[in-house]
Amino acid sequence: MIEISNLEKSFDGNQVLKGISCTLETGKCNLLLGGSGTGKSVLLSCVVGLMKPDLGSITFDGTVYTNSKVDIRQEIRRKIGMLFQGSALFDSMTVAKNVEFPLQMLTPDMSLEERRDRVEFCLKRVGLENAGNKMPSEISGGMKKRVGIARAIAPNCTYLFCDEPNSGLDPATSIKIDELIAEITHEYNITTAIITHDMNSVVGIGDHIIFLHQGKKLWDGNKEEILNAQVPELREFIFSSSLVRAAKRVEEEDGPQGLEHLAAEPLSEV
Ligand SMILES: Nc1ncnc2c1ncn2[C@@H]1O[C@H](COP(=O)(O)OP(=O)(O)OP(=O)(O)O)[C@@H](O)[C@H]1O
Repeated sequence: MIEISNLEKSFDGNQVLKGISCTLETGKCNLLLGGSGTGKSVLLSCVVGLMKPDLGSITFDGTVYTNSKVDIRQEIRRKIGMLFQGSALFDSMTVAKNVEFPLQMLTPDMSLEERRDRVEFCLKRVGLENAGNKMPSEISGGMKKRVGIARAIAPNCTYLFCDEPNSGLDPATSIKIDELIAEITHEYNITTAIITHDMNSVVGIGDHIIFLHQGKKLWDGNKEEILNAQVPELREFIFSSSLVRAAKRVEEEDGPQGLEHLAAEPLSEV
């Protein structure tokens, strides 16, 4: 579990995080939800260690990260897997080499054979067992996200941070990627944090949702609770989503269907 306590961050007098306290729970998909410019990326950057907060603390499974010694911070960072918005694959390396890269960096004691086995295992886990020799330019956006996930989990990460994993994907592919992240989170009991403004993700994989608005946490809860939340800013956010508007129209015309029903349509592989 990651505990974030009273986090504050300003840029040139502009306060972006205004005393955020929340937990990112183990074995759950923790969604950082909110509109543009509400501080989701800054919050995650502070947690990952790419930015230093002005105030507050971050604790990873009982170990304080903020202001601790370099070796403690490095040890925690080694346990973090990142899935970047644009997948951020190395274009000049094959898919397999991309997945092997963090193993070469982080686990120098691993033998070549162990590394190859781990790459094979991770590619299989994300459904890309036959794509190892392909170049990133030869695969689809959904496949690139899968490679990004395989690369993130390759060094046996304890924490997985995903920056808008659905960006640039069509809705069906987005749902499959969400489902894969959720499966991996639950299967390996990883603490996963996902930046999103996608209501599809909320109703699909929102084990724990933290709603940010103008640098403050206004609400947290799960996907079953969110539709009944009585926070005006959250309600406005939810009910401006095209998914929820479509569900409401269906409900008005055909009776109650439920948002989960819309999100649970069977999909083909991507
Ligand atoms: N390095 C920086 N220097 C100055 N201001 C910054 C910096 N990084 C972020 N900001 C400001 O912090 C605010 C929050 O940005 P942030 O990227 O966290 O929003 P967000 O919720 O992730 O938005 P989006 O969903 O659009 O990505 C914005 O006003 C942004 O301009």
